[in-house]
Amino acid sequence: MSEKIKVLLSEEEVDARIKQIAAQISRDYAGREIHLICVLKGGVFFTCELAKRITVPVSLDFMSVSSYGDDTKSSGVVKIVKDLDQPLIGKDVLIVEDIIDSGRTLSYLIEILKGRNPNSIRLCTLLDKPERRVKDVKVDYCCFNIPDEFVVGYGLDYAQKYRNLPFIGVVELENQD
Ligand SMILES: O=P(O)(O)OC[C@H]1O[C@H](OP(=O)(O)OP(=O)(O)O)[C@H](O)[C@@H]1O
Ligand code: HPA
Repeated sequence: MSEKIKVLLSEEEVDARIKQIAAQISRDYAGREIHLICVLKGGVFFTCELAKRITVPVSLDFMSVSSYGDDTKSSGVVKIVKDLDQPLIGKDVLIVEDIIDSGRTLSYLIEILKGRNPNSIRLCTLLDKPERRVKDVKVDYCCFNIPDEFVVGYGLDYAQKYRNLPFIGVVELENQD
C-alpha cells in the first residue's frame, strides 16, 4: 500500500481563513490578554500562524495529549504526555487545536483545565469534523468544517508523516499492484 495526498484546502485558503479568525479573536478579546494553550503536536503550526496575527497581548503555553498514537482511529483513552508549565488561575484561556474529531480529546482536556480556575476558557480549532462527534464539545472558533475523511498537513499527521504540508490534504491509500 502507498499513500496519495489529495488537496482539500489549499495553502491560500487556509492562510486567508486564519487571518479572518485572528481578526475576530482580536476583536472579541479587545482590552484583555489571551493565554493561548497549544495542544501538541498537531496544534503547533496553527498556533504559530494564529498567534502572529492576534493583535491583543498573548502568552503561550503547551500541552501534549495523545489518543490516536499512529492509528487513524482514536483509542478512546486520552493520555497527558506533557502538562502545562504555568497555572491558569484568573487567565482568559484559549485552547488551540488542529482538529476536533470524536471530541474525546477536547472534552477531556476542557474538564481538566476548567478545574484549574481560569477566568474563561474557549476553544479554537483549525478543522472540525462534526459528523464524527461522540462527545459534545463547544467550539468557539472554527476555521473549517470538513467531511468525514482522514486529513493531514498543517500539523496533522498520518503515522507521524505529513505534518509539514502547508495545505490540508486527504490521505488516499492505493494498492501498488
Ligand atoms: O476529537 P478526537 O477524536 O479526540 O481527535 C482530535 C485529536 O486527535 C489528534 O491528536 P493525536 O492524538 O493524533 O496527537 P497529535 O496531535 O500529537 O498528532 C488531534 O490533534 C486532536 O488532539
Ligand atoms: O483526520 C485526522 N487526521 C489526523 N489526525 C487526526 N486526529 C483526529 N482526526 C484526525
